[in-house]
Amino acid sequence: MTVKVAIAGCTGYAGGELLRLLAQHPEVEVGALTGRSSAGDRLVQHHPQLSAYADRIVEPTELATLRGHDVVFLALPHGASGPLAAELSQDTLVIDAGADFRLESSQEWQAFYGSPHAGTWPYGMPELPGQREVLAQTRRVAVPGCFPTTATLALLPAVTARLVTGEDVVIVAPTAPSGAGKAAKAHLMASELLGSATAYGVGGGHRHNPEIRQNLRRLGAAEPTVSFTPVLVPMSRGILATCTAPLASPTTADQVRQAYLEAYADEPFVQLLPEGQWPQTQSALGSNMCQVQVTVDEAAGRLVAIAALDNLTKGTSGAAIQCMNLALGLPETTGLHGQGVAP
Ligand SMILES: NC(=O)C1=CN([C@@H]2O[C@H](COP(=O)(O)OP(=O)(O)OC[C@H]3O[C@@H](n4cnc5c(N)ncnc54)[C@H](OP(=O)(O)O)[C@@H]3O)[C@@H](O)[C@H]2O)C=CC1
Ligand SMILES: CC(=O)N[C@@H](CCC(=O)OP(=O)(O)O)C(=O)O
Repeated sequence: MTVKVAIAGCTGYAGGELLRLLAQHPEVEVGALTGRSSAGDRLVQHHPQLSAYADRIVEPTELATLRGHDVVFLALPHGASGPLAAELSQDTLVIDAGADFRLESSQEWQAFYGSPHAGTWPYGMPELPGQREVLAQTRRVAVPGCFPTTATLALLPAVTARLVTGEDVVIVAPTAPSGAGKAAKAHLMASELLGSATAYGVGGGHRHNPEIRQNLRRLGAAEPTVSFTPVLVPMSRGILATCTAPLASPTTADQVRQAYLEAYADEPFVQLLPEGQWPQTQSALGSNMCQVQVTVDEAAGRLVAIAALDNLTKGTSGAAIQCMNLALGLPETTGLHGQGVAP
């Protein structure tokens, strides 16, 4: 099988990571590569690291250019995917890296994004119970946000095993500024971010709050309450989410570990680390793996789960390809790997 793939938003961070990964996908032929301000440029002006595409020119993001492909990845700013996707054939597999189709609640969309809600597509997190079956049947996928993926994978076994209720969840997550995309001002990044850590979206204001709550509900939490604080730190890629929640009843660290071992035994891209070893972003770089560790803070009566991933790989583009594989009936891991870069 060879599938023809287009990428809208190829010059951005997510588009570049899609291209890096797809260069080694055995079933993919890369077709149209589109941008907005960069249309007409050589792709390698924007992604000098991508030698496999040295002869490619960026085309404008237009319907006519994207038509005629088996798969279209949308790696566009929020709000840009909705109108474009509506015009693409229902037979085309459309995978949106943006937020437009992630939320079920239009009310929550309005509250956090402030624009009309485009709709809801099957959510691209294969690890959620029953979701692989959903993704195998669909021609539309909404790729999760990078923080929701990290926090959900940290908490999934504990919530599904009812070790925690999903109430009073506290998440603090250092992240790389690359999560903000290339459009963020590079000079400010260098002068203001290097050598500093900065909290933002504090007090429940970050737009990933409703998505994290939605995921916890899907895992069985009746009324999840979450306090989520992202923190910008000077690194190129990565998220490290420390998630804590009160234990529903007295539970030992061994019992908690057992639940995580069982939940993640067969997951290709979630790794429960050996006891005593804690996730670090470095180990996830360039890899589609999310590394997880868990324990109990006995004095506080809380579960402590930590997860690390690469925001551009498992946090976006790797997850998008994992979902493409499922929707096309390919082995889920095709073209992906879970090996990081070190040092
Ligand atoms: N960065 C990350 O870690 C993650 C990103 N995502 C999501 O992926 C999407 C892309 O993010 P990212 O790659 O970081 O963003 P970038 O800012 O790096 O790239 C944006 C891309 O979209 C194009 N573009 C900009 N405005 C428009 C427009 N109005 N219409 C069509 N194309 C446009 C740009 O083209 P040009 O360069 O030609 O102007 C560029 O190719 C976003 O929705 C983001 O939320 C999701 C999870 C994590
Ligand atoms: C550092 C930074 O700004 N990160 C982004 C998260 C990026 C992401 O996961 O995704 P979506 O934009 O697709 O929701 C943020 O906090 O908004």
